[in-house]
Amino acid sequence: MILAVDVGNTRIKAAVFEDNTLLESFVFLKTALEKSIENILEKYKNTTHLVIASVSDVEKQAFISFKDAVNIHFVSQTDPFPFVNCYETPQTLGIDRMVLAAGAILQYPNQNRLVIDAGTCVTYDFIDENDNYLGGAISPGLRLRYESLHHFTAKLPLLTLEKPKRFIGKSTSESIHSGVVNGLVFEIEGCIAEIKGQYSKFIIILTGGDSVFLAKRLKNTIFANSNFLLESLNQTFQYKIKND
Ligand SMILES: Nc1ncnc2c1ncn2[C@@H]1O[C@H](COP(=O)(O)OP(=O)(O)O)[C@@H](O)[C@H]1O
Ligand SMILES: CC(C)(COP(=O)(O)O)[C@@H](O)C(=O)NCCC(=O)O
Ligand SMILES: [K+]
Repeated sequence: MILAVDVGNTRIKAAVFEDNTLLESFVFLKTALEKSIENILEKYKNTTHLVIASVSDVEKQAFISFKDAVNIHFVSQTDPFPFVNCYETPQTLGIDRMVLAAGAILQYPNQNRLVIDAGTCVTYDFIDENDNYLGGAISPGLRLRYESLHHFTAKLPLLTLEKPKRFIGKSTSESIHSGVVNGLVFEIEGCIAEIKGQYSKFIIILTGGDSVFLAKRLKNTIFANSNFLLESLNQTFQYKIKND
């Protein structure tokens, strides 16, 4: 069994896999990292490997207490990945985006793919049918948009995510919900339209903490899967074992 751990900038997501089957998934905060992993390993005693991808400031050291119980692998740029990396600064590419690209290739072979991860940030990653990782885009995620409107102004309240009542906001809060939610929906649809101008066919995978909320509001056919990064992490590790 493998315990895959995705350390994002907001939350930590983890899942236990038996081969390609996800047995259970978990979400927790950085402050609960050690205790949560300990509980999972206690419940799934047959776990042999802990596979971690981190884009946060959580370092290898945070997992050191588990080193006698399981093999620990921190996914890094030096691992084998199933794509040609065409990013001009490959050394600065987020490890989460590399794992997503690998997962897109391994789960959806021989086709163009757009992966959208709506987390703290929204990341867009495009991998063509010849398995070239071409790059993409980074923009603020939903919660970050609400927080920055509040943080950088004197008068705007901090709101939490809500579906807009109507497009033309009739109050400060309606205007904020409309701007934040519709703004991101238009951005995603605009990005998809832009890529459609360049590639006639591609699949779209939507993941991240806001994927379910956003999928309901998008016109395009999209594979929304909140566990896509964890599944990809498991597959990237299997790929490493086969190709190292
Ligand atoms: N309990 C929660 N705490 C924080 N964010 C949440 C929660 N539930 C849903 N979200 C949404 O999830 C998004 C963060 O997604 P997530 O995939 O966890 O980010 P990351 O991978 O960057 O840590 C936020 O924009 C927020 O709207
Ligand atoms: C863009 C990100 C902050 C997204 O992180 P997340 O929203 O998943 O927490 C992360 O992929 C990252 O730190 N990337 C490095 C820059 C790059 O990918 O070019
Ligand atoms: K993201």
